[in-house]
Amino acid sequence: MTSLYTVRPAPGEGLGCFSATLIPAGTLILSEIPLFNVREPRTNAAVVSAFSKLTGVEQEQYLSLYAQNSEAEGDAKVIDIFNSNAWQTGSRTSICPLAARFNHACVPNASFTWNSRWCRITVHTIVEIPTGTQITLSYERPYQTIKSRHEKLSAYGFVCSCPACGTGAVASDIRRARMVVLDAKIRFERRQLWRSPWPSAALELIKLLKEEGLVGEAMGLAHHDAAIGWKRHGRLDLAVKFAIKELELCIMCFGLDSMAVDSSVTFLQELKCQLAKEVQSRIEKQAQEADLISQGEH
Ligand SMILES: C[S@@+](CC[C@H](N)C(=O)[O-])C[C@H]1O[C@@H](n2cnc3c(N)ncnc32)[C@H](O)[C@@H]1O
Repeated sequence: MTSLYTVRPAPGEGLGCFSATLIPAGTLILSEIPLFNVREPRTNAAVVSAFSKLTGVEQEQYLSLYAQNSEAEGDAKVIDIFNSNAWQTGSRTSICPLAARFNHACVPNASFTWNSRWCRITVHTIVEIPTGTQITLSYERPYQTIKSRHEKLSAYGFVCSCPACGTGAVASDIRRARMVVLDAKIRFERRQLWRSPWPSAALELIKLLKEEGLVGEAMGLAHHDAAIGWKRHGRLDLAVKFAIKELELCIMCFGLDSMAVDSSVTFLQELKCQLAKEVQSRIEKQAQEADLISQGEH
């Protein structure tokens, strides 16, 4: 699996992961069991204690990971490495030495997830990646402005210079600020019980995500929200269409054998079932009306 990419220096970013071949979208490029994890909210003492229980070889592997302060030693170094490399894995935060080599981009070309069924992290590509391209993950939620993202990323000790932060920053920031508003609007509308108008916020969000090149998990969620919106609007046919796209995106980001895909399949099946019932009742109603008309004619 690791032959799909190699780890080598990435200018100005330390080490990074680069594709060794053309990798199609939706390819599983890494599946890794964490070296260790700590429960959240974590303490430095818990990190140091978990580290002390590793074998000598594991400790060496851990200590070879990137540290922001290259002069740090002892417990300070252990904590620095943890803060620079750990990933959220369900209710815990884990160190996965292979996954720890992926650098950040605000428009990533791969997706990281915790597969609770396998008890492993997985990384899937979310676009086709040409040979020799750096494979990146997003360390941050997408619905944030540059200012907010940079504040969060400063904890890792770098300033992001990806296209969304550099050359395309102005247009990107306008889109992301609008995404924040739309996301809040969608969450608010979800709590309303009355029949809603068409899901304009979710549809606009999908359009902006496309323009921004964010084709991973966020795009899947936006399609889920659009499907819910169409259902509440009484258009089950369109709800099914958006739920099918949500499922495709889930498979691409999380892999077939994942809880997220199971939930997405169940959601789609429920919608299809409701649509079938609705169509059936329309057919029956039409047949009754036709009966009445023909009775009137005789
Ligand atoms: C999880 S490690 C990633 C692998 C790391 N580059 C290495 O050499 O092992 C996180 C660190 O990588 C660097 N990094 C990640 N993404 C970056 C980016 N977009 N620009 C500059 N540095 C980045 C930062 O130093 C960050 O603290």
